[in-house]
Amino acid sequence: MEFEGKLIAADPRIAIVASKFNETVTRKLVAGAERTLAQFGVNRDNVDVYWVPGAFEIGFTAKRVLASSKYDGIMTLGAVIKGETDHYDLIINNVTNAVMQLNLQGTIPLTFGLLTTDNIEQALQRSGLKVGNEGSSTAQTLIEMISLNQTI
Ligand SMILES: Nc1c(NC[C@H](O)[C@H](O)[C@H](O)CO)[nH]c(=O)[nH]c1=O
Ligand SMILES: CC(=O)[C@@H](O)COP(=O)(O)O
Repeated sequence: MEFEGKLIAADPRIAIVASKFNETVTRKLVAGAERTLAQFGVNRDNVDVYWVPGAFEIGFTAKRVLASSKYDGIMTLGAVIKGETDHYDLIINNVTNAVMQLNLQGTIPLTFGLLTTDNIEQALQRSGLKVGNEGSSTAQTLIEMISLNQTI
């Protein structure tokens, strides 16, 4: 399999940690990610999806998945949409931090595919309508990072 001229590891094992909150959106992100992984030739049997209740639960689950040593890369997917309180900022800041901490601590890459939008319409546009599919682009980034990781 090739990515920008470079071979990527045969049969990479990939975990997707996705949140069910705003599921109409996140199901599309997961579908987009799975489609892109398949287009790059990733074996469907080597892709596991871990569904968590909300974005806040992504950190714990990604930590456990990383510790399992079963994967070459981890993708995080979710949709956090602004409400009436400061809940949005607390969730986003902490999840972003958690994913980055795991990137710094481990030896496999994690990518960040959380939509952070003002409303559901913006989220839908970014999960397969006019503004692309964040799940697909995050999958492509993860493949690139797994490839890079093999060369280090
Ligand atoms: N408001 C959103 C949430 N909130 C839920 C939290 O992520 C968490 O599940 C709860 O606080 C229990 O620990 N989650 C999202 O993914 N998106 C949101 O817009
Ligand atoms: C768990 C909360 O604080 C929740 O009620 C947040 O509300 P909003 O999404 O409107 O900020």
